[in-house]
Formats: sequence, structure tokens, C-alpha cells
Amino acid sequence: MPAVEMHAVSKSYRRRGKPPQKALDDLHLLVESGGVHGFLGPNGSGKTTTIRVLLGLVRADSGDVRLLDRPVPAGLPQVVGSVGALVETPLFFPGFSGRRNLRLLAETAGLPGTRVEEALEVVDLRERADDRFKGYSLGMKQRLGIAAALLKHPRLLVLDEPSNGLDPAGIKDVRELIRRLGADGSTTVLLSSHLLAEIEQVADHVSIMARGRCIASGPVREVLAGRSSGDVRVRVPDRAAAAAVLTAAGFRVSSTDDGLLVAAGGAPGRVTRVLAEHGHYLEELTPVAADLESAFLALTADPA
Ligand SMILES: Nc1ncnc2c1ncn2[C@@H]1O[C@H](COP(=O)(O)OP(=O)(O)OP(=O)(O)O)[C@@H](O)[C@H]1O
Repeated sequence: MPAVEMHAVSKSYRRRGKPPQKALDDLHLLVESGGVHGFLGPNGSGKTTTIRVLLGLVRADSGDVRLLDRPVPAGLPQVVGSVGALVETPLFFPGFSGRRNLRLLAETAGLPGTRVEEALEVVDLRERADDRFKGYSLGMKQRLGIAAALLKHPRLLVLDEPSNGLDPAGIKDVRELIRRLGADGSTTVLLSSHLLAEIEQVADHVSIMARGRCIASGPVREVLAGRSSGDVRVRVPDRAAAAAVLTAAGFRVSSTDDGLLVAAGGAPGRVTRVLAEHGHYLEELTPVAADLESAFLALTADPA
């Protein structure tokens, strides 16, 4: 059963004195259960709006939304107890300890105190649980927020840009925590981020948003492997002569530290043949994968 299904979802925000702002434009999104699903897109691409629609915080103008196999918003009361979310920095009492803050939340939600200890354990805050919230580092505050979202042992945990504003140490802690949660198997994590590296390092699957649509989705490796640059790196004994031959054959060639970079347009066989026909024998030919950054930029580039 998918954790999230969205079909043809559109949402515009009305703005006073201006035309409506289209935030979601015929969005199709599928998040299978289990692991960490990265939800990647530049600022303004519609990630937060998608999450708001999912959690019933705003209503879509059209389309179908299902969360844990229940329609949204009608079926939300049946699943809300299985969904944890960290959408904004959560509000805690600054003068209370982390543990006391969580206990209050657990009591309000009718959850047993044992859940507080389990959640503190998962986010690795037990040792500091009796310190006041206001003395926590930003990373610890964020982990306490995740602990709060974990109190009800959610089947789906939604984290909207959890690393925003954190220092490198905090980012690392939150990243490790998300990895642990994904490996645990009982929780599906939907992790939204505009940071490619964050998604690359923790997510199994990724959906890429641009301009209110999902433009690519699948296992992280596949989505990115499908974006090979079409370039090849070649090493030959006589670099200058080989470059001249390839240029004459119509290839764009540049020299690198250890060989030639050839824009082969996905036809590495032709590079090999042209070189061999002119008596240049390859020592090495390696396809150059598009790095994640350029794949992401190419996917999300504004066509306008
Ligand atoms: N309450 C609102 N009123 C008007 N426009 C809005 C509102 N919320 C979002 N938008 C617009 O909708 C579009 C999508 O915004 P959204 O916040 O969903 O994107 P995002 O990918 O989460 O980006 P960010 O990371 O910057 O929050 C943007 O153009 C944004 O300016």
C-alpha cells in the first residue's frame, strides 16, 4: 500500500490585487511505503504546499489525494494518528526540559510515558533530556521536534526541510537520525529538501518537483543514472593528434589533466571507431555520469 498517492492535484493561492499564484499544477505523486522518500525541488516549487494538502492544512482545488490509503481530507481522522509531521519549528516551552515538553505532548495526546523515553532514545537525546529546552543547540531542538513527531509511532513521518538553519554538526545529526528511521522499516519518511546532497545521502527514492509538478521519480540511483551526461573520458598515447582527429570528425573535445573529454552524444562506439581508423588505440574510455547537481539543475531549469 502506498503511503501517499496524489493524482492530478492542482492548487492556486488567491492574492489580493494580483492573479492567483499556481502552487501545484496537475501534480502526480506516489510514495511507496518504507524507507526514506526524498522530496526534492528548488524553493517555490510546491513542496510545502504538497505537504500542507496532504496533511489537510490547505485544500486542493482539484485532484485526488490519499494518505495511507484513506482519501484526504475526508478520511484524515482515521489516519491522523499514524502520521507524524515536522512542518515548522515546533513550539516547546523554553524553560522546561526536553523530557518534560515531550511528556506534556504525550499526555495531551493520551500516549503512554514509555513512548517519551523511546522517542528520546531514537533521537539520541536521553542524556540531555533533563536540560532546559532553551539551552539546546539548534540541532538538538530539531531532534526534539522529530521526537515529538515520533511519539505516536507514526507509519508516515513527514519532515519539511528539517536541516534548515542548522549548523554542519546539527545537519549531520539530523541526517543520521533520518537514516536510522528509514532503516527501521516500520516508518516511511517523506523528507522534503531543496538540498541535493541531503537527499542523495539519506533517501532511497526521490521525487523531484519543479513549478508545481513532479518531473521525475524513482530510486535515487535510477533517477540520476538516467541522466548520464553523454560525455566520455578517453585516454590515448598521443593526446594532441587524437584530439585533432576527433574534432575533425565533429566531436567537441576538451583536454583534461589525464586525457580528453569528448562530448559523444551517447555514441561512445563512434569515438572508439574514429580513433581506431586513424591508428589511435584507446587506453581507456569511461562514460562520464552527470553529477547530481547538473542533473538536478537540468531537470528543474525554467524553460522560460
Ligand atoms: N499562502 C500563500 N499565498 C500565496 N502564494 C503562496 C502561498 N504559499 C505558497 N505560495 C506560492 O506557491 C508556490 C509554491 O510554494 P511552496 O511554499 O509550496 O514551495 P516550496 O517548494 O515549499 O518552497 P519553499 O522551500 O520556498 O517553501 C510559490 O510560488 C509560493 O510563492
